[in-house]
Amino acid sequence: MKIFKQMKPFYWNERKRLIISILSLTCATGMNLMYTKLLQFLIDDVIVNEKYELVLTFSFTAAGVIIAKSGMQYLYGFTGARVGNKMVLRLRNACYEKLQYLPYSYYETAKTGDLIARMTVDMDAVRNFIGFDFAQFINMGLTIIFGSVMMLTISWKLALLTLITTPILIWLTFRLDRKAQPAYRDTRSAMSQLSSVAQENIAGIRTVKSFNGMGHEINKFSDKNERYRNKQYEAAKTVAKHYPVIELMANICPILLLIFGGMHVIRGSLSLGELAALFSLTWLIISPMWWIAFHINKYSQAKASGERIFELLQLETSRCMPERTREDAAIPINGEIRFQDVSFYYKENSSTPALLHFSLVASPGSVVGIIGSTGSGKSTILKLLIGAYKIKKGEITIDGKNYDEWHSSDIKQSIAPVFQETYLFAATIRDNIAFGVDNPSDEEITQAAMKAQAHEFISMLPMGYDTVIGERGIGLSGGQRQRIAIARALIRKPKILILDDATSALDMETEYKLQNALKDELAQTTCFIMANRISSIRHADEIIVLDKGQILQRGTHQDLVSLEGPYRSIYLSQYDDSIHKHNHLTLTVEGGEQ
Ligand SMILES: Nc1ncnc2c1ncn2[C@@H]1O[C@H](COP(=O)(O)OP(=O)(O)OP(=O)(O)O)[C@@H](O)[C@H]1O
Repeated sequence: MKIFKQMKPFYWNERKRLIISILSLTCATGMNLMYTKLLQFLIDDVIVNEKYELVLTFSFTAAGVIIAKSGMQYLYGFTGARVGNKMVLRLRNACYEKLQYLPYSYYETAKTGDLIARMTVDMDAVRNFIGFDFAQFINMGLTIIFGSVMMLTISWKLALLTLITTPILIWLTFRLDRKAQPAYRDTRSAMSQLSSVAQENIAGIRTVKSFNGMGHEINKFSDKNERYRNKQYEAAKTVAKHYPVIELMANICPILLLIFGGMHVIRGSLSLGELAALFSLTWLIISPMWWIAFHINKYSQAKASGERIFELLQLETSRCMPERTREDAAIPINGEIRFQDVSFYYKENSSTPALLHFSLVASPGSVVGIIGSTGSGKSTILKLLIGAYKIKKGEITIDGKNYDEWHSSDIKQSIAPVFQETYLFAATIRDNIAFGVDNPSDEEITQAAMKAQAHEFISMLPMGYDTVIGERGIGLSGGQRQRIAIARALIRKPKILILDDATSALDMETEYKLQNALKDELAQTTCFIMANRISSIRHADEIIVLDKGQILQRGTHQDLVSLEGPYRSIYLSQYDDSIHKHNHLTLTVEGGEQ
């Protein structure tokens, strides 16, 4: 029950409805108990005593009880559904909010399908339990108590004899719960894995198709599907093994009653009506006990689901930067960034640093270019700048203040990153550019697109800025997607702009135009440009050459290109062809050929 106590904040607001739902179900069951009395009255007073004039009274009373019971059941269903739905609404929103604030590191291993299963299948299990099964649980308890009392008042000896097997019945149901719970947990986890495989496949379907990996994918899905089936089968086997024994135990009770109760009726110590009432009461008591197993199953499923939901809700959110309170005024950021002897390891006990003794000073409005082979640590610098990870060695400051002392909202308002992998939403180009900015004007959107060199191609699309692009930007070229992502960063008018390999798909001419536009418009913005191409960073105020997280060289393009070293080697490897072409052209012109 601990998990449902933890969930209290999500359904406690609805406690009045929850109580109404429980009470109405209890009343409906009370009507069932009344039936048994009516039955006794019909047999003993109307039929045996031949008072047929009471038939009409009996019929009206019975009809009244039926109508009242239906009304109560409607109320139970209606209020229960409201409680369940409201609770799940809050719970789902809370989970979604949590997903927004979980650290980046969480998403490096998280499985989308599993998260979606928690937000859907698990939520439904919890909703059904809180909305319906919880009331059923209480109702079962009350039925057993009141039904037993009624039986005891009719004939305590027969009541005790009849209910003799019920402790075994209850023990069996609890045993079933113990066995079923792990089986259900496994089933849910298998379902999550199945959803993850399907989700991953759909996300990467282009790679799958182009590498002819359909067969492999089908087998992978089939394995997971089989695993899910097996887990379901194991759970069903556990339940199926217990149910016949439970049913047998349940059936012994009325049989005992019929044997011994029948003998009492023959001897005249019990009326026929009392036996009929006892018989009805026995079933009224036994069926909840029998169904207790079913409801315990539901409870087990809901508990397992609730635990999975709470596991998500209890995860630690992002880095421990203070959030701004209402009283705190926003502090404008100027854009001076310092890395002081920063060393960073992704894993605590890792011996390979992603950055080692990394230092830099970027004054406001300056451009820092970072170049290096793959895995040299360029994206890591971006991740540290956006606060994705907390550093333990060294210090990062913004305008002289330690990064962690800033309010995260101040930093987020001032930093605009453009990631290596462009992510666009399945929405219009306008919405993609405007993402994260409150109601920007058309003018602002167009201006941002112009600076990002995206306006021209957007204007040529039949629907212009209202063109709806597919999931992850499908329908646009890589370079077009990158320019929309850059426009999305520029519309924020950031104080710090980070372009992580964000122009890799642009042709040299467009990249050059973009650089000029940024130079004009972002004179006050500190720019970090991580790239593999010299052309992307040659105009930077300082260029840093990274390798395995360490700085190999730093300086301006002119400085570095004139020195023997890795930068010059990269330069020559990238510009060799154009130098040869240039020399060839010069020679041919000078030699008078052509
Ligand atoms: N989430 C992570 N967990 C563990 N190691 C990581 C993680 N991300 C990156 N690394 C490792 O950190 C090192 C630096 O990676 P980083 O992504 O910063 O390189 P990069 O220079 O941006 O490379 P590329 O140009 O290929 O994108 C690499 O050795 C990489 O394997």
